[in-house]
Amino acid sequence: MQTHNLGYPRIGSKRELKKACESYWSGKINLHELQTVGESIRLQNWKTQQEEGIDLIPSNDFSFYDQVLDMSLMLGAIPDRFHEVILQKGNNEMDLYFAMARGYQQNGLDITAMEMTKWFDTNYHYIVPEFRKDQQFKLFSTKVILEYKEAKQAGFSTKPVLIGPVSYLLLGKEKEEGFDRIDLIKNILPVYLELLKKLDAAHVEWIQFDEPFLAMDLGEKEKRALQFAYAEIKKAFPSLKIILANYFDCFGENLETALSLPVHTLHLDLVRCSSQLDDILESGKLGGQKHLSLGLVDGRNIWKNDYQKSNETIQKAVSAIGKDRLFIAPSCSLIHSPIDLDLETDEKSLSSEIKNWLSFAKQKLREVADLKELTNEKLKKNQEAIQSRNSSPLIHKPAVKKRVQTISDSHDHRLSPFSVRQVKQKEALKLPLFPTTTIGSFPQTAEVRSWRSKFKKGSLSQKAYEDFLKEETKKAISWQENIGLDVLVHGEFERNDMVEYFGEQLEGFVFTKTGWVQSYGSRCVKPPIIYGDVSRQKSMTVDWTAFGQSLTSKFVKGMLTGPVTILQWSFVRNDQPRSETCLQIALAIRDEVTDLEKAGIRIIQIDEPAIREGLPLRKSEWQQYLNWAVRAFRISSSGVKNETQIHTHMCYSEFNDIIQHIADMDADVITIECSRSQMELLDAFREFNYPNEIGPGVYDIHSPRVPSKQEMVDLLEKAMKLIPETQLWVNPDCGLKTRGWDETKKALTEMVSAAQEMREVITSPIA
Ligand SMILES: CN1c2c(nc(N)[nH]c2=O)NC[C@@H]1CNc1ccc(C(=O)N[C@@H](CCC(=O)N[C@@H](CCC(=O)N[C@@H](CCC(=O)O)C(=O)O)C(=O)O)C(=O)O)cc1
Ligand SMILES: N[C@@H](CCS)C(=O)O
Ligand SMILES: [Zn+2]
Repeated sequence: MQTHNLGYPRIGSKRELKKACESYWSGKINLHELQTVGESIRLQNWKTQQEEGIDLIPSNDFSFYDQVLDMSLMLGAIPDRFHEVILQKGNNEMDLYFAMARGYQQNGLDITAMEMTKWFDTNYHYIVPEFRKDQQFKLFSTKVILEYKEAKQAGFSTKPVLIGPVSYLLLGKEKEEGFDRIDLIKNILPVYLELLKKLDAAHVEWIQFDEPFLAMDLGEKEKRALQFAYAEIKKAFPSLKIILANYFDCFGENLETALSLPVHTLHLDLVRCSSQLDDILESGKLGGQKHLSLGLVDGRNIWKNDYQKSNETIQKAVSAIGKDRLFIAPSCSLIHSPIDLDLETDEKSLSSEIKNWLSFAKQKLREVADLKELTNEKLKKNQEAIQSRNSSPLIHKPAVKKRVQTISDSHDHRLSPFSVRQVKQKEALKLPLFPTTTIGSFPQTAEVRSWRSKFKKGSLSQKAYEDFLKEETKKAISWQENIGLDVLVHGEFERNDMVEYFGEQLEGFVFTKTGWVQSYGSRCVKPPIIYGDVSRQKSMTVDWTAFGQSLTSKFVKGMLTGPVTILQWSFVRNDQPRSETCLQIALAIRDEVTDLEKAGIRIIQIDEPAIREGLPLRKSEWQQYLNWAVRAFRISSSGVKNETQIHTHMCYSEFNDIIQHIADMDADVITIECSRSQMELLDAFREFNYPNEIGPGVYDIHSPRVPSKQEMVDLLEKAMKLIPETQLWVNPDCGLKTRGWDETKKALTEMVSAAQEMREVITSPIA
């Protein structure tokens, strides 16, 4: 039996990569300095994995921005618009790479970034490959080979990790009509083979191909593509040992295909699909050679592994196929886990009682190693921790459970249907056509973060911190008034993160100080841990929202994070159904919504950007999830009068296939990310005849690029062809916390002018 790991967090335990990338982008460090940070993180990661007992350590799991973007660069899938970046004097491959991720607006060039979307059901975002009908691929970057050699030189014989050809194609998007991207398998495979030849020449023995689409519904064409690709690879490299990794769900209907592939090892996510081992053994189709990698340690959550249960699975596998054909592993790459629990030393933020229930990436490696050679002593200690959690009085609050049981039908719908509410809201709010607004947050500048940091460390008084936040809020309100935005926001300066902030104020949550997880590029989040029943002790946002409203006669939107998003972006207890925890959160948010209304707030936004991400990967399971998720949103939003306008916001997901359910949420207004896909999403809203109001994002906030008024007018004109103008709002794609003030001011000023021009177009006699 051997241990292996599918991937290790690459941000560094102190977010060194984030700091280095951001310094490189702002010109504070040069390429060599950036590369040095990358090298030292890689070396540290390989060392840690070896020290913690991993036999087969991955390489090429490191990335400066995103592993899918790495593949696009490697395979030469570089959209034409970026070719000029590389031609510019002084630019290098990294400049091209970052331009693809972030857009490029300098030296006379103005190029939009590639699209970004969620990685399966996680809060990690990848850069979407773009394909054309005549798409050619060629080996462009040799990062995987360089990193393999770098590891070798440092004394580690690694297993390079690549996204498999079928999943890579499926992760991408056709940028023109008339072809199916899976048909590009014939064009792409030669480049994979060329790469493998180079790896072979470097004496690579093992390779991991990630094919997570095996956890999704696949058609016959995709299954054939898998068979074709792996047969060709086997033919060309008969002795290469391939680990084919599927994760996040069962193989399901794809099991037969997976078992038929000529690979050395199949990796199973036994956390998400505990029946998978039985399915395989019972199928009788594993054959006498194929190895299995048992993904037993949860890469998606932070609870300690239950050694007793895992060992039962291991023993079952050992008796069926023998220990020489087995790997023990985490369920998926550990990039979704915080790095090191040992760094959590503050008893006040994370008590030792709860800490003893947890395991982060580094500890998960040790769990994998422990499971390989489980001693009685390790088992006993582990079972004590599991018992301590199961029987802890910290977890259960009878009053919270009782309240959930008393939720009635009247809690999950508004007083009147939207058609009635819309009339009342139009009368009450008197907003112009194309009302302009933003999504909530304004720049979280280094200054804002450092004041908060000083306050949290105790070197700044609460009063001084709050006075500072008040000043920031005042400036933001007066600036929004000056440029003529219609519905204002207070700016969310007091919030560290849209989920952590709420979690910090709710019972049933704990927090880490160092538990960062990459969300996209250099951006990280610190997901709260929901360990027990959730309840709200007092209002969470009323003071700041009311303060904002007191500064202006325009409407200030209340800004809340919705129950599904709080659930989805936290590490959730696994001792009760997620739906139950979600209902507890929904009630807490409902109380906050009604408190905001009582405080005179007329427009309240409940963000649900993670509603799509929570969908099970297989369509057959969608309905059940959507039933409780949509209901939770409705419970949180339905306690208000008809005149109170409820907004929701969603971003960075494919929403086309859940429009009906988005409509069922019955928010009066939805603001939604649209600009990177040039309003493509609105086709679905049009086809479905979406009844409520919509603010399709008119510019991409994830890129520092400032959009022109004209391009936003163009997008709005496109939107107007699809959605009646009486239903349209004008706003950016998402919150502005990641942007600087300079670009924010320019972009929003242009956006307000774009809305004004649209109003003129509508009211002009020619129109
Ligand atoms: C909208 N999105 C979000 C997602 N998930 C969330 N949980 N939250 C989201 O907002 N998923 C989808 C998208 C992803 N988008 C983003 C966008 C932006 C960020 C981001 O900016 N992250 C910040 C960290 C935010 C935070 O928690 N800040 C804290 C701590 C700040 C800090 O680093 N402090 C330093 C000290 C600072 C000093 O002294 O100067 C420290 O602790 O060392 C805060 O503001 O208090 C990031 O930096 O990456 C994430 C996802
Ligand atoms: N209100 C949040 C939503 C982000 S998805 C923000 O503006 O940052
Ligand atoms: Zn958003």
